[in-house]
Amino acid sequence: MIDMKGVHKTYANGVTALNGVDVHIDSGEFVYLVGPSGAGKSTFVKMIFRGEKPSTGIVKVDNKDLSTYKERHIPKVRRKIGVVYQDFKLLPKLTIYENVAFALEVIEESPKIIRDRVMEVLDLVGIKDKARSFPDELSGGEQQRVAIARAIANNPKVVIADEPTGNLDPETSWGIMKVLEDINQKGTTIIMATHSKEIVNTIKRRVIAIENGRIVRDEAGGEYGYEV
Ligand SMILES: Nc1ncnc2c1ncn2[C@@H]1O[C@H](COP(=O)(O)OP(=O)(O)OP(=O)(O)O)[C@@H](O)[C@H]1O
Repeated sequence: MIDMKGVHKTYANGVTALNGVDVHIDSGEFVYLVGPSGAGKSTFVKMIFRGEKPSTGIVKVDNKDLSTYKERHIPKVRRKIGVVYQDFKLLPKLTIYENVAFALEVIEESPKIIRDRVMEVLDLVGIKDKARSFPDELSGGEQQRVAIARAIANNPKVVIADEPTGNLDPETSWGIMKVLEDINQKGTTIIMATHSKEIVNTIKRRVIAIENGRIVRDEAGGEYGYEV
């Protein structure tokens, strides 16, 4: 599903965030990305949804080399990928329903499909009753559920979650993990950057540890491996 070969990323300020990454992630896997702050985790996930381009190396999603897409076709790549952020990134002036619908409108889904699908995904993440509310009327955990609903509305093959529980209390975080596990169980590949030792050591999945822009550990059912 995802392949990186010899990926380096040096930002314009000269900081090298990825320094030779080779990795293969299969369809349907659930992968944690761990590592110290500044290690390159966010840069790693940005390679996958083309939030940034690699300086050198190849990134393939679904067997397609992302560098072969013209800039105007990048939205096509993004259709295969849902992204969930630590700070939710909901549109404050739109209702919950409209936030999710918007993700489908921009890819020109038909109004009927949008109506059905929005309610279906809001139901899936357990937040259907808040469809008419605005983001600032919801708790952090509820907002993150909406962000996940938005990310999966388009049935992406991959969901990338960059510290999805970073702004949530532990109890709420477990609820969000349950949602991500359910989505994974239905076949969606999940890649989650996290600083949560508790989550990684409890819900055991593949762990890829990054330090100084390199993969230093890659273990099925691995531990978080850092002191917090
Ligand atoms: N847009 C950018 N321009 C310049 N440097 C950047 C940019 N984004 C990240 N960096 C730098 O690249 C390095 C890796 O950053 P990245 O955000 O990928 O790390 P991270 O592992 O996700 O960190 P954290 O756990 O703190 O979120 C850091 O030194 C960071 O300062």
